[in-house]
Amino acid sequence: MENYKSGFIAIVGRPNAGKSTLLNALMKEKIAIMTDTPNTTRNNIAGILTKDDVQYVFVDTPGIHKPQQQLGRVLNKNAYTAMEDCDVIAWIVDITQRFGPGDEFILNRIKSLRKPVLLLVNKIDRFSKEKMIQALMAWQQKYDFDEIIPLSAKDQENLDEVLATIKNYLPDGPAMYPDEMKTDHDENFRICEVIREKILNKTEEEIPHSIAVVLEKKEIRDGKAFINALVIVDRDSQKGILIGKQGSMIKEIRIASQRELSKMLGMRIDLELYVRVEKNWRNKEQKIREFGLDELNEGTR
Ligand SMILES: Nc1nc2c(ncn2[C@@H]2O[C@H](COP(=O)(O)OP(=O)(O)OP(=O)(O)O)[C@@H](O)[C@H]2O)c(=O)[nH]1
Repeated sequence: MENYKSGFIAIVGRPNAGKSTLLNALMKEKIAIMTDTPNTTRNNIAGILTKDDVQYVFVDTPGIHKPQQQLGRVLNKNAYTAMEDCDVIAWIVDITQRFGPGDEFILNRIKSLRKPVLLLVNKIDRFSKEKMIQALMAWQQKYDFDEIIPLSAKDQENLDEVLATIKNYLPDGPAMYPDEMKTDHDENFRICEVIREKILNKTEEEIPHSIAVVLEKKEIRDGKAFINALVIVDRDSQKGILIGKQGSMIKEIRIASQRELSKMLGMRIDLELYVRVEKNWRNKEQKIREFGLDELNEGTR
């Protein structure tokens, strides 16, 4: 199609800058829609937004941080791969946070890539106009950004500006994915993500990011999906928290997961969850591979 644009946008930023909130706001829905996409190994495409004249392919990256464990290193590597492969880098920062070592880390990476970099300064709802201008000026000193856009993902402020600006930096070319496709995460991956999300929501701070969810079985019989999933934790104490008093916590997680999975798959769900302790799994390369967390590295465009 003439005058059509399409391309990959890597969303990078420190943990908690608001990447997921922004992505969901741009997509105007939670990215959990059924699509069947075999042969995709690259599973960090977080959202595909198709309009009449442009297709945005947002590539999500785990929050970049100083790697402390093997898992951190693998996740960082995934973030870098996304940055190398993209057309535009959208660096999202939290306006209330000062420039810190984590930002320095990202900045150094960005400098070596020579790609258009848009700085998205998020959470402006938390600052007065005056303070916002000061903060924007401080960021401007750090790098010769192609654009700096203040926004609030939470209040959906300035999002049209974000999309219009990104579009300016995307190459000409036809859409790369079908119109109706919103993500390329495969179904099994999304099933595990739903369960992981419920665990993190229900247990709040008690269970940090040291869990992995592995799908062990998925069978469809008589219009019902029978799913078994294994939840890996790295300490005995976490297993106790996850199971809860007389199994009350794991039951809550199971019911909440079943409800969402039923909507996602459009059928009744029979979910069984098992919890296993794998001490220190985040430091073991073989375990990371086993749990499918290194897959992102293998993706090709
Ligand atoms: N006040 C305000 N809070 C926001 C805004 N955007 C995100 N947040 C909050 O910031 C926190 C982190 O947001 P996320 O979207 O989870 O951040 P993230 O960058 O995806 O985090 P990681 O997945 O850890 O990398 C949440 O509590 C959000 O509600 C915003 O525009 N304004």
